[in-house]
Amino acid sequence: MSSAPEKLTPMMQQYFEVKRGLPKDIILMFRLGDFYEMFHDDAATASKICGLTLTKRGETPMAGIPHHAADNYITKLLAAGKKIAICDQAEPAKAGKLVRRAVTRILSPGTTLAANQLDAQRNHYLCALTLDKAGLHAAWLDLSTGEFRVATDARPENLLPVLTALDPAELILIEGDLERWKTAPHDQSAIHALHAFCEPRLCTDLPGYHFETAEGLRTVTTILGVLNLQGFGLAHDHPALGPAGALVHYATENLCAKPENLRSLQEYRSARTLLLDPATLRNLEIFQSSRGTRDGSLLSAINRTGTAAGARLLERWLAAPTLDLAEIQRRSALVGELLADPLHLGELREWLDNVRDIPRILGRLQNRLRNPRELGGIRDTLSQLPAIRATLSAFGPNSQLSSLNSQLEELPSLLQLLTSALADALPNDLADGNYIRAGHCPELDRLRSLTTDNKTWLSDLERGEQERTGIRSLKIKFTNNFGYYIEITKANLHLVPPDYIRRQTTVNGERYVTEDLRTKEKEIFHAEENALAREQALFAALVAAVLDESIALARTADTLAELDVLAGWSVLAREWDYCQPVLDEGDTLEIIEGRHPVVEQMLKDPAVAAGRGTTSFVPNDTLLSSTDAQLALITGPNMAGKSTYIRQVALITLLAQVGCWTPAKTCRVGLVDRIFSRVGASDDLARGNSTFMVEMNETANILNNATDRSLIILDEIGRGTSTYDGLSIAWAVVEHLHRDPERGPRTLFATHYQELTQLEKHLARLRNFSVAVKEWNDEIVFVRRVIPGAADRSYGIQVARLAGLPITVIDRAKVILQKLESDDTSVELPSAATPKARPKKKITVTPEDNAQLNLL
Ligand SMILES: Nc1ncnc2c1ncn2[C@@H]1O[C@H](COP(=O)(O)OP(=O)(O)OP(=O)(O)O)[C@@H](O)[C@H]1O
Repeated sequence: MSSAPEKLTPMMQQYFEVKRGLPKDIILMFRLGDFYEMFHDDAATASKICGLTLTKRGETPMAGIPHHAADNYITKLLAAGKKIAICDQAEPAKAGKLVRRAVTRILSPGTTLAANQLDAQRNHYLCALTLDKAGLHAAWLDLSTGEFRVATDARPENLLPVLTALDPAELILIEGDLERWKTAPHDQSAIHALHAFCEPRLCTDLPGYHFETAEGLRTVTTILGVLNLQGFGLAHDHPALGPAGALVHYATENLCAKPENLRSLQEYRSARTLLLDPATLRNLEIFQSSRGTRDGSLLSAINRTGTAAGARLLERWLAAPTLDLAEIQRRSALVGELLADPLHLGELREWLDNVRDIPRILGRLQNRLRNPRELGGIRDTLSQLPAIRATLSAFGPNSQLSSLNSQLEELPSLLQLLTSALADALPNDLADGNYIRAGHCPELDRLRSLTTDNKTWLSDLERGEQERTGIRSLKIKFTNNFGYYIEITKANLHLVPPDYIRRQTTVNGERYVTEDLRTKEKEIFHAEENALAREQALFAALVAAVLDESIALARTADTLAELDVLAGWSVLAREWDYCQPVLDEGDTLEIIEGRHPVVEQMLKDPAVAAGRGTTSFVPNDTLLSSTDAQLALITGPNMAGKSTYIRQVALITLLAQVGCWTPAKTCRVGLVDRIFSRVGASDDLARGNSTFMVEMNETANILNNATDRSLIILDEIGRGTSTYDGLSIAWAVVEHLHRDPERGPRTLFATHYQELTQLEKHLARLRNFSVAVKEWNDEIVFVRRVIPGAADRSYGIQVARLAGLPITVIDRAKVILQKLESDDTSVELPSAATPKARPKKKITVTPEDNAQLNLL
């Protein structure tokens, strides 16, 4: 910050005092009257981000925003990764006296709570991490809903998948940790992955003592209001209590009060979760398409939720799919029950459409962000419950839905209270008043009638004065700054009676008051203030009544969110003809007529279909088992559909394991513990890694971490380097996956290396498949069918022609190919004058048992 000027006004002294108490990177918004002002560097930063005009008072650069529009600007600053301290007036302003001011809240991307600063459909996590010899320890917290979790794992790579899927808005780290980790006693690829996770995010550093386990235990037990953590199944020295304590400390600092909506702390265990490593989340486009949009992702393809809390639950289920077979089967069976009764399913979804975001409303009410509409949200949701419960009962007493039904609490007396107390239309701001219904409180009605009576008195006065003065245009008006006054236009000034007291001259005339008007004004203000104070007291009582039921409300909201996801999946299953998958502890993966859930929907999109001339997705079968057909090697021309096929198998497996139905005719999944993928090429140049390096990192991760229960999809391993190197690596990877004589991870391996197909003769659990094409007059037609057996050739030149390569290049490529295929290693160059080019000899591989690679 620029140095403060020598002689400061008392107000600026106060400003600097507040500013000194804040960390350096926080923008201070300082309330002055109706504005929040920013000074010096803060003003420059905010004006750049928000497009504000930078002004100067003396030598001090400043930028201001009207307080009622602050939310918009705050949203922009948070989106730019900034943190903001709000400093408000702590007492009513009095003329000639410096108002006391205090920071009331610090807003940061991970701790903001206001509805317009949060994506309703997404969870919003603040996450703290530590790494030591024992492993990676993490705690994460969604302050908007109160979800609070800890996790620890000796292997950082087991924890990073879920953290990546949670996509925290802000990280809390020990000062200097990013640098220290470089020399941590862990696998380098894990450290690399940890940096890759942290560096693109907003990281806030705190001193190490905030992360101490003993301190964390104290902080966490205090905030949860418990004596120990046994009730949550957590040991008192759980290593993630350090990060958990740091989170609570940071949240408390930012809220300028203790977070009031933390009720429990749950442990996340990677051993109970299907792990999707960060590369797989990206490659399979689970949460985001490769273009970085939600559109085109699996999440968006299977999201049919009608409520924000439902959309967030779906995101959580996908981020950490459970390995609990009974739970998966329960969800899948519930989808079936809902699907079987379309009438009541439709009804249920209609009721759910009117349900509001209870978890976030509770979060805001508990953390002092209160407005009348939030209470309206609770009222409107409670009023849907009788209908929702009746609809659920219609599915019959033996339905599994009845257990969900019994978790819904109607809370009739709270509903009755809110309905009788709250007006139908509610303002967003407490200061606006008029949110308590007339008739609810006789005292409030009396105060309000005083205001109304006074207003009638004013209009009577206006009429009377018009008659007395003969000025027909005489008006009684009101402004916030000025109060009530009589306005007389210039033309009538000569008619003004002597008892009028002139207060202000305007362009068009003069403003006056009278003694009577001044007395009445006081009465009106007094009555309005009293009415508003009474309303606010009634509001506080309503908030207290709601918070008394917060546990029941939260449980009900969780159940509604679950119903919403499941009902959405039933609709999805009906829309796209999904089947109920069979899940077991076996080791097979059998999909009959499987389809890619995202591509199938995209093909039906008229805009996409028009460009392709086709609208239907061709289904394909899959049969894998870790003890028999373990490794499917898929060859076929470019563009045939290999990548789509292997991804669809991974996505169908994932859908089955979250409890959703699957795009297939039938589907049987032996539980999968991890899904790995190595697909396509992506650069990580910013971190100094080439395409090939990224590819090898991801492959190393798979080979080091896959178990017999894993599902692996590999697309064109080795393509990022020379043909010989690439083929050798691909070959060795296949052998490695098949090294155990009995069993190995179920694997789909798409490749252009025809040579690999010869491995079928030598590796008992490897099966060759190809994606068929039809050839017609030197042109190819894609039929998108996966058939047993290896592809005969790759048709690259025909595909290049489809892509519009100049015909001279195509013809020349054909000549070169013919020569290469006839094993003639010399190719005539078109110009007789130039020497002969000698492309590398075509590779043929004849594997031998132990020294296969020698033959390359
Ligand atoms: N079963 C299918 N039904 C309909 N369209 C499909 C099917 N499979 C793939 N496609 C479409 O074919 C195109 C090519 O598919 P894909 O990228 O999977 O081919 P590929 O064999 O992996 O190609 P390359 O080897 O060049 O990477 C995609 O646009 C995809 O939408």
